[in-house]
Amino acid sequence: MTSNIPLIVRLLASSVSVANRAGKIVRDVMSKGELGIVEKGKDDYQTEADRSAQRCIVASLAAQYPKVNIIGEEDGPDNEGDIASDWLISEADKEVLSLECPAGLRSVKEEEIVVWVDPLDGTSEYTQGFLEHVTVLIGISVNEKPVAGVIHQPYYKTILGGEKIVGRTIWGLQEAGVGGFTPAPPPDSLIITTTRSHSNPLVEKALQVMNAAQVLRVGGAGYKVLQLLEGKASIYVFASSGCKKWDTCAPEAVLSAAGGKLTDILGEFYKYGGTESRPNKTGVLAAVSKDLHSYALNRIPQELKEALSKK
Ligand SMILES: Nc1ncnc2c1ncn2[C@@H]1O[C@H](COP(=O)(O)O)[C@@H](O)[C@H]1OP(=O)(O)O
Ligand SMILES: [Mg+2]
Ligand SMILES: [Mg+2]
Ligand SMILES: [Mg+2]
Repeated sequence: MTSNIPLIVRLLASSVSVANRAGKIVRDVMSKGELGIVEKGKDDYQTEADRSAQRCIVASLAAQYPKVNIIGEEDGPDNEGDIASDWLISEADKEVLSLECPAGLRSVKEEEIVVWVDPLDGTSEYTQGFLEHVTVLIGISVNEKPVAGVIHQPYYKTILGGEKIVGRTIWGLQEAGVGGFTPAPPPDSLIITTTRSHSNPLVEKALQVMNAAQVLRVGGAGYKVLQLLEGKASIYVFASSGCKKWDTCAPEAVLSAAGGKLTDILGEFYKYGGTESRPNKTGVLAAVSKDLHSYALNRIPQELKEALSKK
């Protein structure tokens, strides 16, 4: 009986299923080839895939959890209204439904939850054909803290028993850990992952001081956090504004469920209450372990921290 299952676990299980559907929408828009690109601002685009995936996610979750505050990147009067019935998902992932809910989250009510939705993270990369960088992000926060999250990769390819499978969904729940893939230990040398499409002099300065053996430049906050969890990189550094709460909520939840840490460049956690401002003004610093996070934080010069706080 799903009604005996704590709300957070049900909401995470529903988010896994709806992220899979949103991922299919993202692939379908690309195969049709009509991206419908709209420029929202400088280096800031939206496509039909962003709009449609958001409507699928928000409508599906709102129908089942009407009192949860759901905030999406592509919210707006132009992106509302009826949706196709096959976009309304009511399934819930069975593996997630069987998770043990952390004691502190067992009695959480809908009104106490804020869900941050990024229907398509890595839009620049999506429009430029770097499809493996694209993710669908659903972050669940309680008391301003990300406690659970989903990172879905619509273009991840696996072969299982000779059959090609496209797409995979990684989830994390506080105290319960992560699922959907097997995390790997960090690389032996210091490998940094950072932005591909939103760099500037401060971003580059923060990379120089890290003394890294290698810098990977890839798109999306979701993809970069997955690189940390898969042992492809050790630290994610982005010393700039540009990311917003929906970019970091799910990645932070998944990373911290795996023992990692995501903060701003000053080492402070972002807050995810519904009234918080959307922009993450003071950048992103994330690592797969708390030790690596402190290492990186200690290398960021005070002037750089001040320059970012003043902006
Ligand atoms: N200057 C910016 N303007 C708009 N979105 C940004 C900006 N910088 C970062 N982002 C968002 O944060 C994500 C991670 O940044 P980056 O890829 O540069 O490391 C981007 O994919 C984008 O999310 P989205 O693609 O969902 O709009
Ligand atoms: Mg965007
Ligand atoms: Mg994003
Ligand atoms: Mg987006």
